[in-house]
Amino acid sequence: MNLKVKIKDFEFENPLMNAAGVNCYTIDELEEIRNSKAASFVTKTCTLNTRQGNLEPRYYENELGSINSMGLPNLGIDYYLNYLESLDGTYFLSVTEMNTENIHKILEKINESSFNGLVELNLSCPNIEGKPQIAYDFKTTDKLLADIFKYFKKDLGVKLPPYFDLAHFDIMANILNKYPIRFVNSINSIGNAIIIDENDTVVIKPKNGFGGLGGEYIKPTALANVNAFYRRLNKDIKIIGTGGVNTGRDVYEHILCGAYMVQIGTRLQKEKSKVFERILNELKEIMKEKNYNSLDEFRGKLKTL
Ligand SMILES: O=C(O)c1[nH]c(=O)[nH]c(=O)c1Cl
Repeated sequence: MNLKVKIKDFEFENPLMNAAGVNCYTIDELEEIRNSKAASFVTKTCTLNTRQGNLEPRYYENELGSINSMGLPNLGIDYYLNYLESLDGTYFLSVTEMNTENIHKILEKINESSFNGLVELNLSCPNIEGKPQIAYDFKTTDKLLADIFKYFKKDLGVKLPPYFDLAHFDIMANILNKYPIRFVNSINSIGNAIIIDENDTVVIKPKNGFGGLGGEYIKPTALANVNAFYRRLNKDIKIIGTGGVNTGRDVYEHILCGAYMVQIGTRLQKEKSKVFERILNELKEIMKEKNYNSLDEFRGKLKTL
C-alpha cells in the first residue's frame, strides 16, 4: 500500500503533518513531530522578530474542538530558519507579518537563505487586534502575490481562512490561478467564535473572548473549502486539507474532497504526536476495506447526487 504524496518535486511518505500553531513553537516540539509517523511538519507561523502573543488564557479546548487567540507568539524567523537549514528532508516554514512591506522583508530573507522546503504564507490569522485577515481582502491579496512573484524563487503556498460564499471561492481561485503557487492550505481556524463556560463567561481573555475555532466543530466547513478549491484551481496547485481531523475517516474525507497533505491541529494538541500513527493505521484500514492501494485512486472522487 502506497501512501505517498507529491507536491511539485517534493515527495512525502504519507499525507500527515501538524497544523501550524500546534506543537511546533520550539525545536524540541518540532523534533517530536519529526521523529513521529508524521511525514513532515510546519513551524508555528513566525515573524521578523520574536513575539509574546496575547494575554492568557488564550487557548481552550472541549470535546468538540478548541478556541484560540494566541496572537502569533513565536521565536522569530532566524530561530526557525537556522533550524530548518540544518535538516535534510522536506519541511514547511509558516510565515506572516503585520503589513505587506514586512511580508516582503521576511520572504526576501528566506529567498536568500539555503532553506529548501516549502513556505506556507499565512494570510489568515484571525487574532491580531485591529488586523483583518489578509485573504478576506481580495485586492490586497492579488497585489501581494503579484509583488512576491517578482522576486521570490523558492516554493510557496498560502494558508487561507474559510470562505462561506461560492462567489468568494470563484474570486479567490481566479486570483490564485494567476501565480506559481505550489499549494493552498484550507482552512485556518474559523475566526472570531466564542465559547461560554458555566459562569456565563467567555473562556479566553483576548478580544472579549473572540477567537479562532478548531476541531470537530469546523470539519464540514473545512471539507467544503478543500473541495471548492479542488474544483476551481489549476491542477498544479495542490490542496492541503486542514480542519476537524480526529480519525482516519476524516483524513479519507479530506482526500476524497481533493486534499494532498492533511494537517492535524486540535487533535494533535490533545493526543500529542502518537496521534499520527493511530490515524495513519485507521486510514490504511479504510483503504484496505475499499481495496485502494494509493491515495491517487480516490483523491477528488467525492460523489454528488
Ligand atoms: O493566534 C494565532 O497565533 C493564530 N491562531 C490561529 O488560529 N490561526 C493563525 O493563523 C494564528 Cl497566527
